[in-house]
Amino acid sequence: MMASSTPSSLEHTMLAASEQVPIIVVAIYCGQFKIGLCQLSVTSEKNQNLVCARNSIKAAVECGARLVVLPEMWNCPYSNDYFAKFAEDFENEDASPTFSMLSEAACSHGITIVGGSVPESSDGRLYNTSCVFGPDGKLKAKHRKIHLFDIEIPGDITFKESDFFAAGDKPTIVDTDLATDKQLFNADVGRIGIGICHDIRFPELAALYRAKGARIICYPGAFNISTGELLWEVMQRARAADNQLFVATCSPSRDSSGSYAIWGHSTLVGPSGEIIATSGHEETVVVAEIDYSKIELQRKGLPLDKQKRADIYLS
Ligand SMILES: O=C(O)CCC(=O)C(=O)O
Repeated sequence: MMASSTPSSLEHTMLAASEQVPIIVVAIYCGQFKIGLCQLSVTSEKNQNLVCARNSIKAAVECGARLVVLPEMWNCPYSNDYFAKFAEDFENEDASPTFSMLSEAACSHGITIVGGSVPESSDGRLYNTSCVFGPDGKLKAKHRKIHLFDIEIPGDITFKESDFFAAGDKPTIVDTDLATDKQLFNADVGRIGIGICHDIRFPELAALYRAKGARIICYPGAFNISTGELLWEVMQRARAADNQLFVATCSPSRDSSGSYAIWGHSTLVGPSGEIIATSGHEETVVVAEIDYSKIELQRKGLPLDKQKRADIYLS
């Protein structure tokens, strides 16, 4: 269900805050649509996070974005102290301020929103969940993070996401309304795959999305400074190059006072593994053009799907 309107207190703050977000705009290809990656600053005030996200979506739309991606855990600090307190039940949409804001934003701007991820409570469990909304404000898909981030590297980083969250058990492919745009050249161009952060480490999920016709995989993420510096960019470029499609990632900005130091660097990668646009670790909106004809060019010139020797390594 679509939200009827934004609460007026939110509206007021939005106008006041909207000019402060730095924006990076990159347009390399004569592309077919623009994507916006809203690298948000996350605080322990949920309402402030909603306002910040709403402002950032507006800023992306004002730069022409038709597909907007938010970060992993953007309405809630990435800490066990907050997950349960901030969780919302999306089945009860009217009682979910996050659901209502995203639905209203998608509808009033007429865009598709990959709503990052937030803690979801359902049947007594918590999930790390991404909701996708269409231009009519309706929920199109819900992805629950499949691969939870459990890590223990002595002297470096210890984190056990499975202590707080249950894992999702389904891949998520969404046919967005971009698929029906006459300017685009075939029916599945609007098909996107969704993964959340640690999901990016699993090439099989990305390969499945390609096999099912996805042209872009969106990964809201919140890599930390330990693994992020080494691997965040590598993972994105590898998933894009392996599958000859676009990969878009969106992270929160770094909060040096928080317990989890976030790497940032929200990025759009093209189908040959090239970085099209990226950011640093500060609050930013990245807007970049996507030209899906690059996928066909890349796949024609380097037909990995035909060169694949499934007889050798998939049997
Ligand atoms: O896989 C990694 O190194 C980081 C993953 C992560 O930060 C997450 O899933 O939240």
